Amino acid sequence: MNQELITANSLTKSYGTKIALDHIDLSVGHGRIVGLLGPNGSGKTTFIKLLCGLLHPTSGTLKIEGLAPGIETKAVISYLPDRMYFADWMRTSDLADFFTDFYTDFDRAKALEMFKALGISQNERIKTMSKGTKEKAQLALIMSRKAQLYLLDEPIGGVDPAARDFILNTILTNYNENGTVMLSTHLISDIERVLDEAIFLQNGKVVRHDTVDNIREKEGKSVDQLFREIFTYSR
Ligand SMILES: Nc1ncnc2c1ncn2[C@@H]1O[C@H](COP(=O)(O)OP(=O)(O)OP(=O)(O)O)[C@@H](O)[C@H]1O
Repeated sequence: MNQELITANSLTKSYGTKIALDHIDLSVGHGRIVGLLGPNGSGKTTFIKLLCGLLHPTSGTLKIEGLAPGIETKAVISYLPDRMYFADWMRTSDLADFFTDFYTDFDRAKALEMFKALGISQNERIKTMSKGTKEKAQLALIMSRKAQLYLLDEPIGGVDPAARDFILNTILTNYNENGTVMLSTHLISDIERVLDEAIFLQNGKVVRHDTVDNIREKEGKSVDQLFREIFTYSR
């Protein structure tokens, strides 16, 4: 476990002529909670999809525990996409069945407990859930796996401010502590209390990657303040 969990070397991803990630170099260790932060179109979702193996690098390398994203790495990643991918007719209990069938590291009892804590009935169908409830249900499933890497693309975007803290606590108290959580968001002030590290992306480049303690101690700023400064001056 002394190896880094994620390493990117000169990682580049283009969609046709559009360069979404531009020669990214970074590494992230085990047991970290990392914010992937940046304005719209800065490359956050692209980076997450590369880690999941849903996209492939145009050039450069990306490794998870030394392996290129593929079948082996998919088994240790729990991914919350930016859109719901389940069929509308499914009930909460069907979702739990689906995860039980697909993932050997899924803890069904834990998911049901979380549904209860989040006020989601086991009989509720996706079709009738509000956007925020769908997000909560999906997050409960994702966090009930004992994964090495949790990739959460905008996990709190659709939920009301009062539910955000509850969801962040759900993340904090339910992830496998040897695992790493990487989450993308625009809601920096809401999430920064849970972060160990922040990666700032702009136009497909890493403009800053630091620990939150360093940002606070060296610069006397919150991550939110630093984000606003970087992206106000350089836009
Ligand atoms: N399938 C695609 N085809 C062409 N260009 C794409 C595609 N997907 C993303 N892009 C472009 O790549 C860049 C990075 O997009 P990406 O979705 O990774 O950004 P993001 O930081 O997640 O944005 P947001 O915060 O708005 O979700 C953007 O300029 C986007 O327009």
